[in-house]
Amino acid sequence: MKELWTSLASLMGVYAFCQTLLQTLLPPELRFAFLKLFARLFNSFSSHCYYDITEIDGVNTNELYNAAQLYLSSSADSISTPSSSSPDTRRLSLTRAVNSSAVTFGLSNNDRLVDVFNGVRVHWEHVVTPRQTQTFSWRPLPEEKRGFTLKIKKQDNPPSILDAYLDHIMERANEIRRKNQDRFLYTNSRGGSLDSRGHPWESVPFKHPSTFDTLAMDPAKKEEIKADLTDFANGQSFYQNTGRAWKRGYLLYGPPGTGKSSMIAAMANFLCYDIYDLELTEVHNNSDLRKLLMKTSSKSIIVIEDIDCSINLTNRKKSSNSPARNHHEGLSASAAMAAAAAGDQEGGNSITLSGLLNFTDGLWSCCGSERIFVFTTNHIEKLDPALLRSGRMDMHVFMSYCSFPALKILLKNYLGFEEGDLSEEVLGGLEGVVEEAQMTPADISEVLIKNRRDKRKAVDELLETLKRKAERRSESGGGVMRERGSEEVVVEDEEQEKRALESPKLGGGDDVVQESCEKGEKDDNGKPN
Ligand SMILES: Nc1ncnc2c1ncn2[C@@H]1O[C@H](COP(=O)(O)OP(=O)(O)OP(=O)(O)O)[C@@H](O)[C@H]1O
Ligand SMILES: [Mg+2]
Repeated sequence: MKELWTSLASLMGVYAFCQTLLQTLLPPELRFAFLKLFARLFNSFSSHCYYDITEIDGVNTNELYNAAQLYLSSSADSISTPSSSSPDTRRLSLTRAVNSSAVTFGLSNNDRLVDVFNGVRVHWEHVVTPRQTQTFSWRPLPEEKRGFTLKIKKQDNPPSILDAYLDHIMERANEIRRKNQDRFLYTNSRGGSLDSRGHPWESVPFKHPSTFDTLAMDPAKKEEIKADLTDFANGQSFYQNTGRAWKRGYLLYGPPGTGKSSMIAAMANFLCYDIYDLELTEVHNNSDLRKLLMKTSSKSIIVIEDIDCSINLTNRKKSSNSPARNHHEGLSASAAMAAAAAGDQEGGNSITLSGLLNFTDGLWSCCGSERIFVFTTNHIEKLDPALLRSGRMDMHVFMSYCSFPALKILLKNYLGFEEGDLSEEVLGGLEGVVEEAQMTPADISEVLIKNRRDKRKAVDELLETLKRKAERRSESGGGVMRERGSEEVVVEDEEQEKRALESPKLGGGDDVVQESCEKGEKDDNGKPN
């Protein structure tokens, strides 16, 4: 050990001597040329290629430096776990960006990391040196010069992998940035007026805690939706190759309180997308609708809730008292849309069904990309068939009353009961009545929340409530029960209700829509013939 220190000290002595000699003997210009020559000599003998990625490129911030920092932070994440295979890095720098609630790990000063890309091992070093002279700049430069040195073995033919590797880094960095950034919920509640930056949407940070884990629904259906979303998000080349606009439509339908809005929040959290909650009653005409669409960003979910009653012309009367509007008063929304689509609109000063369909499906719908449209309704039977035809809304999802598998998820969410915590007897009791009772997850959640301090009591009370509801349903001949306040209303024709809810293609329920379709006043796109 002593010998090692002695030889290290003498080596440093020689280095210092050479440096002093160089500085005293050679003028600065020659010294620079000498160092350049030395570097070239070193490079030609070296078995590696070196690439420097500096933080500041001239006076501009180097995008690649920031991307590399983020990209390597994701590798650094993994090395902070005990199972790490790369023990090189022991110190990590932590950063938290503006608009982000997540902390990212980064390589600390002069730290190293090994990454593997397409089977090639590449070496990274974060090089930080003090900035010596402050050169003139319009903006103050940091006191330290920071950069990454990327080292790749010559035998791995660095030029052949470099482009693909840098693209991969940029892509991953964008993904991490999006995941770490807070998401936003946008709304057009300002009535279409623009803000100081010419933006028609207002936004608030989106913090809804709903996820697919907390969503109570049939697990197989849940997995199917998750797989569909994942395919969509990873499907850039598929959409490109098939010539389809990179967008997807979901229609969520079912009784109130079955989790349609919760599902939208879960989708946004799953994909890390922003949500644009489009309030159709605030949009004056088709052209405003198009402008709103153009101002949405990619990787977003555009939502129209309660599509069957979104365009309520009695509400729209507030903004205009035109005779055309008054003429439509009292009609349901889709009836009004159908009438408008049939040419019964004056001066184009209203949203028409064809305008809405163009919004989701027409040429304008593909300005920007990677967008999901979600419509929700409690009354699918009231929707115009043009909205339901295949290809328009790619997936129709029926959100049903609480099933037994969904109930188990609620018991876990609200009371912390895992599989096996409840006796077979209790579970059997719940399973026996839950389908028959036809309670929504929202109603069941209420019972569980109310009694959550006493888990056993919560389960007992739930069982009682389910039994009571099931009994009342069988007494009433199996009608579908609906609650209006405390009053229970039984819809007598269960078959009709079920058919309406389960068939994605059923029209009916709205005379004007049906009539206009039967008369062939609209084509398949809902446009006037
Ligand atoms: N499937 C579900 N899984 C978990 N929680 C649910 C589910 N359905 C409803 N809930 C609970 O009930 C509340 C209401 O649900 P949500 O707003 O998602 O229902 P909805 O179907 O959108 O109702 P509406 O048709 O009235 O808009 C939510 O806050 C949620 O906690
Ligand atoms: Mg809702």
